[in-house]
Amino acid sequence: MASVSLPARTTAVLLDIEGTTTPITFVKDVLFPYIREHLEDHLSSHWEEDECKQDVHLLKKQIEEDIKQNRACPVHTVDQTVHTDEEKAIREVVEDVLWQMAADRKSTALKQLQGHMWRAAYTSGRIRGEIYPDVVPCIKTWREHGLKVFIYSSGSVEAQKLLFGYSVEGDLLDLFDGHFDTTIGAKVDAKSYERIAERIGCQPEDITFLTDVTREAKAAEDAGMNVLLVVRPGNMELTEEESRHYNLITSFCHLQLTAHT
Ligand SMILES: CSCCC(=O)C(=O)COP(=O)(O)O
Ligand SMILES: [Mg+2]
Repeated sequence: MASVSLPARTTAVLLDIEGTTTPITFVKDVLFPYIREHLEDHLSSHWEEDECKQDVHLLKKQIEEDIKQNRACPVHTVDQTVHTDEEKAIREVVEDVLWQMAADRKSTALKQLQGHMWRAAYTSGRIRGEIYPDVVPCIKTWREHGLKVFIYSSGSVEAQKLLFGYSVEGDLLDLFDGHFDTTIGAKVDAKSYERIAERIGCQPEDITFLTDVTREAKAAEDAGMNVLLVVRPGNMELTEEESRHYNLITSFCHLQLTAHT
């Protein structure tokens, strides 16, 4: 795959995580199973704490919104092993979260709870954030050339900071100038990219966005950003039209900084 030149106008690089900096398998085979395995215990042991109450409140608001918008919702089953109101409430939250995860929903409510649950896994050393080997050296080079580097992921800002703060390559948080999650808007909505540019303090045209998902690429492009599609093992196959339309890279090293001396 040929190298791609970074436009002279680019002053900031915006990076997706899953499928871009990090293998999809890390998210699907390590992070998500951790949530499924520990969800009920987490809710039972933190149920009375403010953070958990806020997470549950957000999830309930999300269900109300889904019902209002006629979106599909989980059907709660009658569980004979459940005795108290608290147990019943916890069971309903568990069913909702598992249902959202099975549908790979990117709701802020789900992502906030996941971020809070992963905290214990990362800080105890049970999980370490996986990063493709080209990511760190390339970001260091970009920064030496004066570029700013930001993250935009559906994972909550807290989850992003855990992944890079407790990564297989150590604490990488100094590599980034800022983090964005779905609290700024969905990744498939062009308005989110306009808001990010505003927050960074530049025009969308000054930003190059790297992602593996074409719907995100289109939204960023509609907002005016320069976009590169990242092709990594296990990422979603691109159609011929998508492969023709977008600049593709299989490694961050394929990004040439010829105009950034
Ligand atoms: C930030 S770690 C968790 C990854 C995650 O939950 C997710 O949905 C990944 O989304 P991305 O926007 O990084 O593809
Ligand atoms: Mg992605």
